[in-house]
Order: sequence, then structure tokens, then C-alpha cells
Amino acid sequence: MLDQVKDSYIRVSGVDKRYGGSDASLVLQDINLDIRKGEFVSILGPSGCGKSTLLKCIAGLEDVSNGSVTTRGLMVDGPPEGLGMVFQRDMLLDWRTILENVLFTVELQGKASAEMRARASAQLARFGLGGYENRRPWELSGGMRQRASICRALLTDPDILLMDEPFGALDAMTRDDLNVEVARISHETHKTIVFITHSISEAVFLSDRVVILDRHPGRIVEILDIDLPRPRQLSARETPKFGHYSSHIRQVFTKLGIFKNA
Ligand SMILES: Nc1ncnc2c1ncn2[C@@H]1O[C@H](COP(=O)(O)OP(=O)(O)OP(=O)(O)O)[C@@H](O)[C@H]1O
Repeated sequence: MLDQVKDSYIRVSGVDKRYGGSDASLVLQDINLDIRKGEFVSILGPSGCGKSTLLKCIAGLEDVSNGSVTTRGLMVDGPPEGLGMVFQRDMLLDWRTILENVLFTVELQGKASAEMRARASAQLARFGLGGYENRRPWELSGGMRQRASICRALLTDPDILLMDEPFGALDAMTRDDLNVEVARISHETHKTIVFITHSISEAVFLSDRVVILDRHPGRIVEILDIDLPRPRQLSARETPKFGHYSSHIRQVFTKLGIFKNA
């Protein structure tokens, strides 16, 4: 039984999702996905295919219309314990300092303490933000802000991390830098991570498996295993195997009519 839960630490089973009434159009259709404990899974697909909706269903922020979602063997019917989220917009509050922002969620949960404060400071230092604790978000670059929001998500040491296109708004160099950071977190902490992205190379670089979605309605067309050694550095992107995975995904999107000029 324990192994079964480990192999389907997150289980999405026969999930359909419509927003609105039963005659509203399907956003997700028959999604089936088992994510193992400690696995890094990316959800890759075109705009509007339902990636964020799928993540919200896993996070218990949206109800499913059919099917079920479980985490650690328990039905999801609201945000589960031990789950951290990072969004595309960093959601930092301008009137709070960076340290106060990192502490915001634990404050809401009534768990703020001197120990949490010390942990938040240590976390910020680890993410290259030592000395910025008392700055306001608008004094930081986009990459630094996103680092702070990752610190906030990690503060209570959740073993599941859901990341909704966290680096989509960042420049390419900052994004590369944060990709390496996230790969490090995954490798060192063995958290179970579900990561939404539009970027093929980001998905291949980070993942153990890439889930490829089509749109209208959103459905899984392929789940690709990425067999590249870890820990991964950016140089992994120059290897033939990396090129093979990327070109395979491009071909899938071309066949689906999503890429016209591949
Ligand atoms: N709260 C909502 N109410 C009604 N429709 C919604 C809601 N949220 C999303 N949708 C619709 O569901 C579909 C999928 O949206 P979703 O944001 O999940 O896609 P996505 O793949 O994450 O898109 P993007 O990559 O552009 O962020 C879209 O047609 C969107 O308009």
C-alpha cells in the first residue's frame, strides 16, 4: 500500500473540467496522470490548453467536473497540507519588506515564530538575497522577486511544489539561472514538483517526465521520459540526447498543428 502511494503520490484520474454549467465547453478531458514521490514532472502545451487549470485542480483550488485527484492517497477537496505554490506573477505585496513577504503565508496560517523568521532569513541568504530582507519588492529585479516567492513557497518545507510558469516573464539569462536553481532544489530535496511551462527546453532541462498537452479540449497526447543524468547543468542542453528530446517534442506539436514552421 505504501509503495502504491509512493508511485502515485499525486494521482489525477479521469479528470474532466468545465468552468460553469454542464453545457459549458470542456477545458480538460480525461486527464490521467500518476506522479511518483520525488519526481519532477513538467506540463507543456500551447496557450489555453488548460495547464493552469490542471495545476489548480491538483492544488485543490478548482473542483474537477469528473474524475478525481488524490495526493498521498487522500482525496483533494481543498488545498492539501504540505504543498507550496509559485505563480508566474510573484504575488509579492509592495508594502511589506522581502522578509515580511516570505513570512506572509505562515502569518496567515498563524505559524509565524522567531524560528520561522530565522529560517526565512537563512532561506533568503541561500537564494542570494541576503542583505535584501528589509527592501521592498519594487527595489528588486524580476529574478530576485521570483527568488523571494520561491523562498516563500519553500518556507514550511512542503514536499510537493507546484510551479505555474514561474519564469515566463523573465529574461532568458535570468531564466537559465533560475532553471539551474530549481534543478538543484529538486536534486537536493527530492520534492515532488509539477512545473507548468511553454518552453520545450525548460521542460526537458528540468524534468524526469514531460506531459505534452493538446488543446480544445486540453488532453494528454504523450508523456515523455527524460533520461538525462543529474545534477544537470546548462551544458546538458548542448548534448545530442537533449537535442533529440527537444526535436521530438517539436515534431509532436507540428503534427498537432501547433507549430506551423518547425
Ligand atoms: N476561472 C475561469 N472561468 C472560466 N474559464 C476559465 C477560467 N480559468 C480558465 N478558463 C478558461 O480555460 C481555458 C484554459 O485556461 P488555462 O489558464 O488553464 O490555460 P493555460 O494552458 O494555462 O493557458 P496559458 O498558457 O495561456 O496560461 C481557457 O480557455 C480559459 O479561458
